[in-house]
Parts: sequence; structure tokens; C-alpha cells
Amino acid sequence: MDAKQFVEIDGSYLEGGGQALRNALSLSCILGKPVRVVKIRANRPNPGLSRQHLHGLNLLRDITNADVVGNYLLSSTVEFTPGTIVDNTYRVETHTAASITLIYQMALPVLLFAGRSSRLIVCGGTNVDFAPPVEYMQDVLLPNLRHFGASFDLKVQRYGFYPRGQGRCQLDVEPVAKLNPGKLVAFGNIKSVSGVAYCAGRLPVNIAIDMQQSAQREIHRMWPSQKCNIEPIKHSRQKAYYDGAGILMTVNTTADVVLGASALGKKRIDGHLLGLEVSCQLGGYIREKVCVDNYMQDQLIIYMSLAVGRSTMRTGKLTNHTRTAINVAEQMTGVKFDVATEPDGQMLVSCQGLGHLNKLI
Ligand SMILES: Nc1ncnc2c1ncn2[C@@H]1O[C@H](COP(=O)(O)OP(=O)(O)OP(=O)(O)O)[C@@H](O)[C@H]1O
Repeated sequence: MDAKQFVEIDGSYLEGGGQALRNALSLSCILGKPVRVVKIRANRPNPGLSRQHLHGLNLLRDITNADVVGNYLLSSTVEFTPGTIVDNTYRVETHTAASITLIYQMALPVLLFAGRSSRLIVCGGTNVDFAPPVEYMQDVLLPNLRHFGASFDLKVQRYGFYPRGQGRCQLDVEPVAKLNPGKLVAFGNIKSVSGVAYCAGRLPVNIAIDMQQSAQREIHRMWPSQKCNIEPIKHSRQKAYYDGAGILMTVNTTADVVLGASALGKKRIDGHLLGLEVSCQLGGYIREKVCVDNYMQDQLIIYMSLAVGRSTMRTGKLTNHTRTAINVAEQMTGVKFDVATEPDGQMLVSCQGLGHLNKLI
């Protein structure tokens, strides 16, 4: 800390993307600790704040009446001094396909520590590259957060894809008094393998059916007795103005493990290939019997660091996103994460959380 008592976070560390900024600012708001983030997104081809990050930053400024320096496009340094978390209805209009879920990723942990329930309406992209698809947030993040005693209600009013965006979602968050420690260590037995294959705009429903059939076929090939139920959906014009396609698959187990895998259609969409890609990714998780998938890993770190008690997750090889999230959480909260490799190559990530209590309820 310097004379102004800022915790300084190096945004170029390891992954060097937007996630270090998001986690640092969220923890700053929750803990009431001023933070300075330098070298923001230094490892990206377009370093500095992009629109998505700027919208998220300004949203957290509004939620906590923060003093902010450096909140402009392409800024590489931000100083953020939060005030108190204020429950309210907040709206963010990105005017682009900026990821709605990444803006939620920043605000959700903060609103969990508000005094009363809050609503956050965001317009932008619901299913865009390098971000959680909105279905993943509903079907994978939500059940994983329940292990920590947290939850939310997320409604998609309209889907939005790259490049036009124009999706619109509503997130309702009930605050918690504290976060419980998450124990995600036992795999249990598979209860269901399911998913949704969607397309929208001018794209024919056949694309969704191709994704469905190839994904189901592949699961059947790997585990002949395992049922796999994927719903093909063509979104109506009201539900999505423009073209887009993708698939999300999940596996649910008797130990309340929920793993997800997804893919998004690009220019020339081959539904068969997308279905195959996603079922293979999910099949890999099932074979490894991990309890947390590769994307959920980094998203749970912030909750583990704040919980009252010791959280543990059994997962695969750690991603750079996860190592970066651990680094930020350790600096912001002072907790220490332990990472151990199991004989079969799985990783056990654990930490004695800070035990942060919500003083506003
Ligand atoms: N397919 C996916 N499913 C679920 N989560 C995803 C998926 N792709 C990316 N994510 C999550 O989205 C976040 C992306 O963080 P990252 O810092 O790379 O993105 P960003 O803020 O857009 O920054 P940048 O533009 O700097 O890459 C991570 O939490 C990652 O786990």
C-alpha cells in the first residue's frame, strides 16, 4: 500500500486480461478497500479498458458511489475508492455486443453484500466469444453458487449476438449475511446429461437440430447407456433480432456437481461440428470426474476468498484465468490459496476464506 492506501494490482500478471480488473474492483467494493489497477489488459492486442470493462467499472462506481480516476476508453490505470454498497435498480446500455454476463460477473458478488435486494438490467451481448453464455450463467454458475449459499434470478428478455448485440437481461440479487464455504470435492453419480442447442434470426432450425443430434450421438457413443436430452430451439424474432447459434451442455450429478460446456457458431456454422466439439469437452470432464469445469474454476475464486470457513474444489489443470484470480484475491483479501495435485492429475484448490460478513443486513 502507498500513502493513499491503495492496494496495487498488476493487470498484466499471467492472463493479463479483463478478469483481474473485474475481480479487483468487485473485492474493492465488498471490502471497502481502495484499489489501483495498473497495466490493464496488457496482454491483449487492444490493451486498456474496452467498452465492456468501462461499463462494468462505471456500474460499480454507481453502486458504491466510488471516486474513480482513469475511467475512460483504453485507460491502462484505474484508481477506485469505493463508498457503501447501495441496493437499487441499475441499468447499463452498452450499445454494442459487450458481454452482459461479464458485467454481471463484476456486479453480482458486490450486490450479494448489499443491504437489500437489487435489480440489474443490462443490454448488450448474451452469447459472445470469450465470455460465459447467458445459459451457462443460469444453468452452471447458479447451481455452483448455491454451494456457497448464494443465488440469483436471471431472466433473458432478448438474446443478442456479435456484432449487433441488442440482448437484454434482468438480474435480481438477494443479499446474503455471509457466504458459506463451498465443498466441491465429491463427483457422485451422473443424474442427467442435457442441454440446449439454439439458433436465431435467419438461421434455420436445422442448425439447432444438427447440433442436438451430433452431441447426443457422441454421448451415446462414449456411454451407450447414458441418456442425453438436448433441446433444439429456434428463438422467435421477439426473443432475438439477429443471427446467432450455439449450444450449451451440462452434466448434473447426485453430489450436486454441475459442469458445463458450450460453443458458439461463427461465420460458417456447421451444427454437427459444434455439437461434437461440445460433447467431447463435456465427455472429458465426465471421464476426469472433476467437480468444477475449466471455466467455473476462475469464477468461484472470489467467492472462496470471502466465505466463512474452508472452501475446496476438485478440478482439472488450473487455467491462467484461475491463477490470476487467485493472485488478485490473495492480494485484496490477504487469504492464502493452497493448490495440490492429486495422483490422478486432478487439482484440489482450497482456501480458508476471509469470513467476510455483510454489515448492511
Ligand atoms: N465458454 C465459456 N463458458 C463459460 N465461461 C467463459 C467462457 N469463455 C470465457 N468464460 C469466462 O469469461 C471470463 C473471461 O475473462 P477475460 O479476462 O479473458 O475476458 P475479458 O474481460 O473479455 O477480457 P479480455 O478482453 O481482456 O480477454 C472468465 O471468467 C472465463 O472463465
